[in-house]
Amino acid sequence: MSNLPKVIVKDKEDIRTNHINWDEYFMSIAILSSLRSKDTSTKVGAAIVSDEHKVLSLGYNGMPIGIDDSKIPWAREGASELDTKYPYVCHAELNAILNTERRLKGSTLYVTLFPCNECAKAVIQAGIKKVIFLDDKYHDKTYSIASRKLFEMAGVETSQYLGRVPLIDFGDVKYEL
Ligand SMILES: O=c1[nH]c(=O)n([C@H]2C[C@H](O)[C@@H](COP(=O)(O)O)O2)cc1CO
Ligand SMILES: [Zn+2]
Repeated sequence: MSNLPKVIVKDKEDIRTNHINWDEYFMSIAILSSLRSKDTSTKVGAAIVSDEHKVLSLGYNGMPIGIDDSKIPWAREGASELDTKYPYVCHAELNAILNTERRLKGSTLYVTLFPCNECAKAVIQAGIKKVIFLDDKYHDKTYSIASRKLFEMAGVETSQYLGRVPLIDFGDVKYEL
């Protein structure tokens, strides 16, 4: 007996429905990338895709390269802000932008959380033209309001992904709704 996964499709004859669509494909890649994050509270994944549907870059929220992340707190609260993750963690979107030397002009960002204003600025400067996000749990935070303003002014299209999401289960780490 092989341990390899089996592909199951409901209607093998219907080529319109026997595969996942582009948005499902790229958001699933962003979700999978998020599971690489060591943040126990919010794991964020990002995938940047060309207008030819080619993956240009991936990223997730993590501590900067070369920094021993066992020495950095992952806490949300602490005696001072310096004892929290916030001043140190590199956001998924910024990592995805920095993780490639490819030209990102005109590309689309798939991201599991609506970008903060700092990421929004990087998205704009990189020439990314469209942002498709999954979760919007910080919708009312000032930085999310600033992001929406920035995207609107810069002509970056944003839309929430409302499609199907995969259930990914590695046992000790999983993604489920
Ligand atoms: O745009 C973003 N991209 C991104 O990667 N993050 C990361 C930073 C933190 O590691 C985590 C948010 O943590 P928390 O939900 O515990 O406040 O998500 C957070 C935002 C903005 O919310
Ligand atoms: Zn951010």
